[in-house]
Amino acid sequence: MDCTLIGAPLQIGAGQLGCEMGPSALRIAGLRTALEELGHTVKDIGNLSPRPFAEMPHPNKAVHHLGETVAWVEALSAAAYEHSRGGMPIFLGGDHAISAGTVPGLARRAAELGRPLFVLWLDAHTDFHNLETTTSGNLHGTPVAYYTGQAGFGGYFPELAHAVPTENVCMIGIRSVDPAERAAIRKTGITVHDMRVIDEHGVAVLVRSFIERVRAANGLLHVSFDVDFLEPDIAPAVGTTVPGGATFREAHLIMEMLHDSDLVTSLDIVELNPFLDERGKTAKLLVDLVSSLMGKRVMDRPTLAG
Ligand SMILES: NC(=[NH2+])NCCC[C@H](N)C(=O)O
Ligand SMILES: [Mn+2]
Ligand SMILES: [Mn+2]
Repeated sequence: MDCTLIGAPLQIGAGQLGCEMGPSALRIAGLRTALEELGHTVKDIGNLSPRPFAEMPHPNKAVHHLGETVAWVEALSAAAYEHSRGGMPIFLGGDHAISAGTVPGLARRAAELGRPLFVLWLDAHTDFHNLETTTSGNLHGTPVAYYTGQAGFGGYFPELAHAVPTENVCMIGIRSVDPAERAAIRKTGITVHDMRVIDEHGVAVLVRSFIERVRAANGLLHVSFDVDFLEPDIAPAVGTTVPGGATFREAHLIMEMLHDSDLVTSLDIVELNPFLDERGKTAKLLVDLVSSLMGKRVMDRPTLAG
């Protein structure tokens, strides 16, 4: 497969600085070599940068760095469209606000191909605030509401040409939801698998049923991987840790199942804050997880059930 690495060193969407170093850490941890060893062709286009921007005041005084975020959203949306002609774009974040750009760009590509776009959101958080409901003002808490076409972005974020239908979004790993997000998400078709659902059913059945839905619809599948999806002990390099995350094995299993599905067409790796890492441990784990998604496995094939 042809993979394109696209650095998106956006950090002001998060409450703590440091995600700007995320693309570098993923490169230094050996992402390119890992993919090449699996037989993929890798092109690294380097890091994107936004157009010049002016700050944009918003009536919600908590909102910060809106002008800068909007400039990034535009750049990312254009890049996602451009690099999704074939092959696999891998967006190296950057905080999760990058997905307010990547997903709309991919949705535009999907619309052109006449296929629906599905999103698997692996995260502790739903990131379903809009500019009016966010209390932290950290815009990494808003991308899902934006790319699914919810109200509360008009006049600030770019007009959305191709919203992702909420029915096409599946979230796994959720364990921190603000009251306004909970109320808003309830009115949508988004599938929210919180940790309770994982504990009761296991991740395999949840991932399998979503994969089958994507397959039945002949969809394109975008995976958005927030580092805080993982248990903080194994992935400390993130500013928004929440205890009780996905284990090492759960995360690898999801990646392996996604690989076997052959449906994944694009990927975001977000929220890696190398300033908070322990000797590159989180960055290395992320490289291993991307490897599993891209075909690395222990045995040639699973030995029990396929
Ligand atoms: N992408 C993330 N890590 N998002 C965390 C968001 C946390 C919280 N809901 C907020 O809006 O501030
Ligand atoms: Mn997130
Ligand atoms: Mn998160």
